[in-house]
Order: sequence, then C-alpha cells, then structure tokens
Amino acid sequence: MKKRNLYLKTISVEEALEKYKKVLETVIEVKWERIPVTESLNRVTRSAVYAKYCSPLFNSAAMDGIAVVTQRTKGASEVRPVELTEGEDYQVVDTGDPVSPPYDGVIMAEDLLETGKEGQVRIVEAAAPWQHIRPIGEDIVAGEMILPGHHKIRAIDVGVLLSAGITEIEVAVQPSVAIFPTGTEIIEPGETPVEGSIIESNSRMFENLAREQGARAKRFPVIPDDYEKIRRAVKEAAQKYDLVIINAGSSAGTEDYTVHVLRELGEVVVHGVAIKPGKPVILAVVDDCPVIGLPGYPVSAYIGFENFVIPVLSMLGDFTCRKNPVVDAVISKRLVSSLKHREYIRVKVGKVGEKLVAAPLARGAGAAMSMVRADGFCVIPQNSEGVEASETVSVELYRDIQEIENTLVVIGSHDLILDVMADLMPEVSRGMYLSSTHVGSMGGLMALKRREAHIAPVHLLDEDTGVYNQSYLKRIFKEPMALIRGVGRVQGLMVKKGNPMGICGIEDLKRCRYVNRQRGAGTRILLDYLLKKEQISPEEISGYDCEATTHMAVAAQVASGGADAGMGVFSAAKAMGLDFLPVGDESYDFALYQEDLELPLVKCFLQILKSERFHEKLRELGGYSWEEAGQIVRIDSRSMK
Ligand SMILES: Nc1nc2c(c(=O)[nH]1)N[C@H]1C(S)=C(S)[C@@H](COP(=O)(O)OP(=O)(O)OC[C@H]3O[C@@H](n4cnc5c(N)ncnc54)[C@H](O)[C@@H]3O)O[C@H]1N2
Ligand code: MOO
Repeated sequence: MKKRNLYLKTISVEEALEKYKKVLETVIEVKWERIPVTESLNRVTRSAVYAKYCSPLFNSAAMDGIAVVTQRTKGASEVRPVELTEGEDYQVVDTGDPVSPPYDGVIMAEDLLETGKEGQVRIVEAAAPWQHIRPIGEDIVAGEMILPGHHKIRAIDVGVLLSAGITEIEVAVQPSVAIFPTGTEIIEPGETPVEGSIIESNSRMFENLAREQGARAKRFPVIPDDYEKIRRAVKEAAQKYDLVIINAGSSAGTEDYTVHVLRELGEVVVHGVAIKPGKPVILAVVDDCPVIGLPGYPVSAYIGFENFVIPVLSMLGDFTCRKNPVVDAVISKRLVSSLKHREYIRVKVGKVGEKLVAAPLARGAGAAMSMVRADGFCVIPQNSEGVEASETVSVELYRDIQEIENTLVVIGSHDLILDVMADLMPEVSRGMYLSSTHVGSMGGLMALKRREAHIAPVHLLDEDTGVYNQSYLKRIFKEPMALIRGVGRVQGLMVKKGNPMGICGIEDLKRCRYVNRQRGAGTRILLDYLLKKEQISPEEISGYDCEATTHMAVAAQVASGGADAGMGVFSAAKAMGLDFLPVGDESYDFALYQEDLELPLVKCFLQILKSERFHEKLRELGGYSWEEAGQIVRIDSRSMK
C-alpha cells in the first residue's frame, strides 16, 4: 500500500495564522514603487503625502458675476441704489476666475440691475469684503498632509492628489501570486470530460479572489500528481513570485504529494487546521517565499483562501484585511457541529418582520453551489456542539444587506417553479429578490409559524377529504391565513428511460430499490397515502428510509442508478431524461399570513404567478396547470368552529 500522509487538525485558525505570521515576518517585507497618481487607484501609500500647491492656487470667484471694490458698494439699499462703473468699481468674472486687488468681493449676476448704460450696473445691497471669494488655500494649503501612510487610495484621493500638484506617488508593489492547480483527474475547462474527470475551476476562483484583494495573479496549467513535476514548479515559482498557491493533494490520499514536496524544499509550519471545510490547509515557506497548499474541494479551497491567503497578501501588499459585516440572525433549523473544529455553514438570509433569518444550505465541501446561493456564513465556533432552531447566531454577510431586506423568504416544499420565480422576481420588479429553502411542506409551515418565512409552499393532501392544503392551515394556525393558489402538477413515479424494471404502479415498488423524500415532504405523505390505500407497509419497500430533499435529487439518484424508482414531479423526470408514470394530480400552493398579502414583495410574487411570462415557462417545463394561479383563498380558523 502506498504511503498516506496523516495530518493534525487540532490547531485553531488563529493559532495557525499567528504561528505562520511569526515565521513570515522574518522572511518577507513589503516592496515599494513610484507610480503615476493617475494609476494609483486601490494602491496603498507608503508614507504620508503632503500638498505641493495650494488649492485654489489664487483668490478666486466662487460665483458668476462681478468682482467689486467692496468699499464702493457701502450704503447701497432699495431707496439709495449705488451705480458702479466697469474698470473702476468692478470687473466681470466667472466662477473660478482670479480676483485680485483692488477687487475684494464678488456680487452674483442675479443681484445686478441694469442701468441702460453700457459698462454700468446698479446694486441695492452692499457687498461685504471677501464675499463669494474662495481664498487661496481654502481647500488645500501647500505643505498640508493630504493622505496618511498605509492608506488605500480611493477615486476621490486621486482627484485631490492631482489638485495639490502631486503627480507621482510611492505605493506598495502589488504582490505577485503564482497559482498551481494539481491532480491527474483535473481537466482544463473546455476539454471533454470522461468518467473520473473533474473540470478545473479552483485556480480561476483564486485568481479572481487575489485580484479583488489587489494582487497580481498568474495561473499555471494543471500539474498531474507527479512528485517531481510539482517539486520543480514550486521551486521555480518560489524564486519569482511573492506567494505560491498549490491546490489539492493536501490531505491523506496516496497521491497527495504537496506536503512531502514542501517538506523537502523548505519548512512546513502548519498542516491541518481545526476548521471545516478547509482542514488540510498547508502553510509553508520555501526559499523565503510563502507557499500555501489549499484543499481541492471548492468550498474548502475558498474558506482556506479567506482565512490564510488574504492575511498573507495583506502582509505582502500592506493591505488592511477586508472584513465582511457580521449580523445576528435567527437560524431556521437545528445544526449539529463537532466540538473539534470551527464550522462555516453557508446560509441564505432574509428579513421577515423585524428579524433576520438564516436558512442553512448544503454543508458538503464539494457543494460550490451552496456558496453561489449563500448570502453569508454562519460560523459555529470550535468547542460548540451546534445550535438549536430559532437560536440567534452570528452571520458573516457577503451580500448587500439592502438586497437581503428586499428578498421574499420562501421556505417549504420544493418545486422547480421556485427557481423560475426567483429568476423573474427582479425582472418584474427591479431590486426585489426571492430566496427559497427546501425543507418540505410541514417544515415550511413550521417556519411560517415561527415567523421565519414570508411564504411556505405546500402540497399536503388531506387523506379524509382529498383536498390539498387548506385543512392543514386551519389546524396549525390560529391567525387569519391565506393560501395563494399556485399550480396543479402531476406527481408520478420516475424510472429509468425505457422502464427496464417494468414498473407500472405502487404495487411494483415492492420489488425495486426506492428513493424516498424526507419526513414532512408532501411527496412522502402522498406515497404513504397510496401505500395505505394498497395496504402495503413501508417495510416492504426497500429504500423507504433512503431520503433525498428535492425532486431533482430524487431524479438524479434514479438517473445515476442509485435507485430504481422515486416519486416526484414530471418536470424533474423530464430534466433528467427519465420515464414518468403519473400517479395523481396535486395542488402546489403558497401559505402565508393574511396581513402579509399587502407586502410589496408578496404583491410582486402574485404578479409573477399571473404573468404570461411565467405561464410560458411552465409550458416549457411541462406537467403543470395554472388556471387558478394567483387566486387568494382566505382561511380563518375561528370561523369554522
Ligand atoms: N483519509 C482521509 N481522506 C481525506 C481527509 C482526511 O482527513 N483523511 N480529508 C478530507 C478533506 S477534509 C478534504 S478538504 C479533502 C482535501 O483533499 P485534497 O486537498 O487532497 O484534494 P484532492 O483529494 O486532490 O481533491 C479533492 C476534490 O477536489 C477536486 N479538485 C481538486 N482540484 C480541483 C480544482 N483545481 N478545481 C476543481 N476541483 C478540484 C478533486 O477532484 C476532488 O474531487 O480530502 C478529504 N480526504
Ligand atoms: O476540510 Mo474538508 O474541507 O472539511 O472537507
């Protein structure tokens, strides 16, 4: 068996960083260069910058009008106007023109009266000395400090530097970063993947993250898992670049060479940090150059970059580490975490009433889409076992709070139409968004009850009446509720193309591997109802306990051969190229408090449901009906008693 590389994961992020910084302080230093001010945006000043010239450079008119000898305007009033003569008492000036002795004040053009004579004006109010004159140095005085050292130059700074006569400035050299993706299974984007190929993506994410920080990044082609090739690349890059990032091969795999290479070439200061995702980070130094090994999984890679690469770039480029705003939010479901590490859980955040609500997304280190969907990270500290639903947590935001406040929070049963609606929301009403989290119909109603969602999409069959949704709202809520009618949709069994198992109905599930939905999902309730009708017990279904949380996840499981059948909507089967055997029609509606019907976000939602654009999309997806979409059913539980 090939040698594995077991690493420690007990050191905290802070300890690891401190240890690394201590070593780096002895080997790296910020480099400086002089550049034109016109190209200095976002660069960092070395030391304080002082004005060369005053601004304004001379006493100047602040208004269009005439520059006057104020002494001669004395006593002017409505009853005793004063007439002034050009060349003697005044001179015509425009805003910004110099005003020099004997002139010592400016009268605005609109305060001048005609006398009918060329070169003469009449005034009815005296001018005070220095009136409407910007004195020399009013804005900037020569010798005054304009910017301090270690300051990131902004657009306004560029303007002021130039007005003060500064054309060149000494700034930190932008750190240069070499990025090496590694892995024999990794192919370049655009190449055709075969089984086992992974399309290279991390290096491009690093490249852009580094640029966002103000560094210069050079991305190299993928290096296969070959000790010698990796060694040569790192050795060479460490001579030429300020920082080297080597991606993947950081953990315990038989072909994870990174740490061995770095040990041979230099010093590995840290391997493994108590952080999840991102554990197998490597912090090393080769020939006085920091070399950081980041894990291969995209989320781990991102978190490793934020926590370790950015601080090192800040040391190299004299940047201040950018910090995302941290807010308090209520977590929408229980989260269990290990005591051993700090965990970064991606969350969607929305504002319902006065509180911010964070809904956790997929936790896997490979779930890059969870980062695309997320509005921030909920950070569960090391030594914490997790948090209960409705507890307050800290969320590090990376989306604008204003956008979050303009987001309709939809939590409940999943359907592909929610993605379509989220796409249409800003199109129908600019600046409005929709975020959806999928926890099943009952989960959605519970979120609504805790006032953590605006809207809960539901499809819950009342087994006694055969009517969908209404009886559940009456039973669960005391408040006046409303049901916005959504779509009718066909539920059915999804099976592999050509139906190789010859599945015809519920009875046939007894002889195949099934993939179920999670407890509380309407689709699962429908299955239970159908099983009961056919007098089949869940134990007779192999895979009854195997759960997926969305229609698409069920369809993907069947498509990949992980299961023979699963239940879901037609559109999911179509999207995954599966055969579909209808078992019934159901109503997929939206529950909310009646008082929320007036919210602008809800009005926009209603508008979408009734729009032709939306119906067109439903037609494309297939398997839906929408005659009643957008109709409102008011449900008042008291009135039924
Ligand atoms: N026995 C153990 N196995 C693993 C451990 C462990 O402690 N013991 N740690 C796990 C953890 S945690 C992580 S994170 C990963 C890190 O793995 P590596 O850094 O060694 O990376 P690889 O195994 O080469 O790749 C992981 C994954 O990421 C994909 N990948 C790699 N490079 C790229 C790229 N440039 N762009 C996109 N995706 C990339 C790669 O194909 C793999 O799917 O190790 C666990 N294992
Ligand atoms: O560190 Mo790994 O990123 O936990 O999955």
